[in-house]
Amino acid sequence: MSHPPFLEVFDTPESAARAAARLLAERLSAGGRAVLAGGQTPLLAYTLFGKADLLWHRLQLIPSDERCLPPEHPERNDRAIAAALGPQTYTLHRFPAELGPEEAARRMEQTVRELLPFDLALLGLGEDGHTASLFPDHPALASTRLVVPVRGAPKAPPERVSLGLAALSQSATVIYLVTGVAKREALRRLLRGEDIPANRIQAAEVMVLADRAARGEP
Ligand SMILES: O=C1O[C@H](COP(=O)(O)O)[C@@H](O)[C@H](O)[C@H]1O
Repeated sequence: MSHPPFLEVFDTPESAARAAARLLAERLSAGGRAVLAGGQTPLLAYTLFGKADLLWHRLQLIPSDERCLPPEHPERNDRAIAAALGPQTYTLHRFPAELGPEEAARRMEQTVRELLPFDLALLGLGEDGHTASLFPDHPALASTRLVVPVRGAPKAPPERVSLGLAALSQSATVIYLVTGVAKREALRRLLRGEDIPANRIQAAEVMVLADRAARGEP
C-alpha cells in the first residue's frame, strides 16, 4: 500500500458507509470498472450507491472474491452485492465458484485480464488482516496469477476464489471500508504498514474510511 494512506474517521458505521457510497458514485459517475468487496461491512454502502444517478449501463463490476458455494447460497458475495445494489442495469462478472476454486479461477482469468485496469476497488479488511480472500501466510499470496484458487481458508467456507495481488494492484484507487471494534487491531496494522495481505496491494491512491470504533476511539 502507498504510505501514509488517506484516512477519514466517521462517528458511525452508517456515516462511513454513506461516505463510501458517495465516493463510488462520484468516481463511477460515467461508468467504469470496479471491484466490490464481499462480506457484511459494505452492504449498506452498496444499497446507498444503488440509488445514485449515474450511467449504470456503462458500469462493469466484479466481486473481490467469491465463496465456493451454490449460486443461490445466501453467503455468496455476488448474491449479496446484487441484492444490495438493487434493480439497476449494470454488468456483474460473477465467479463460477460453484465449480470449485481451481476451475473458477481458470475460467475467470481472461475476463479479469480484459477488465484491467480497474478504476476503483472498494475492499474490506478481515480481523486477521485478510482482504478479498487473500489470507495471511496463505500460498495464494505468493501467486502471480490474476485470479487465485483458495483452499483451506481460515474463515468459512474454506474453499474460495479471489482476485490475486497481481489484479488488485492494477487499481487506480483502492478504498478500504473498515468499521466495528472487531477490526481495531487489523486497522492499526493496516495503517502502520505492517505485513498483512491488504498492505501487499500496490495502488497509486489508497483511502481508508473507518468508524470511531475501528479506530479505537470512544
Ligand atoms: O470473507 C470475506 O471477508 C472480508 C471481510 O468481510 P466482513 O464481513 O468482515 O466485512 C470481505 O472483504 C471479503 O470479500 C469476504 O469474502
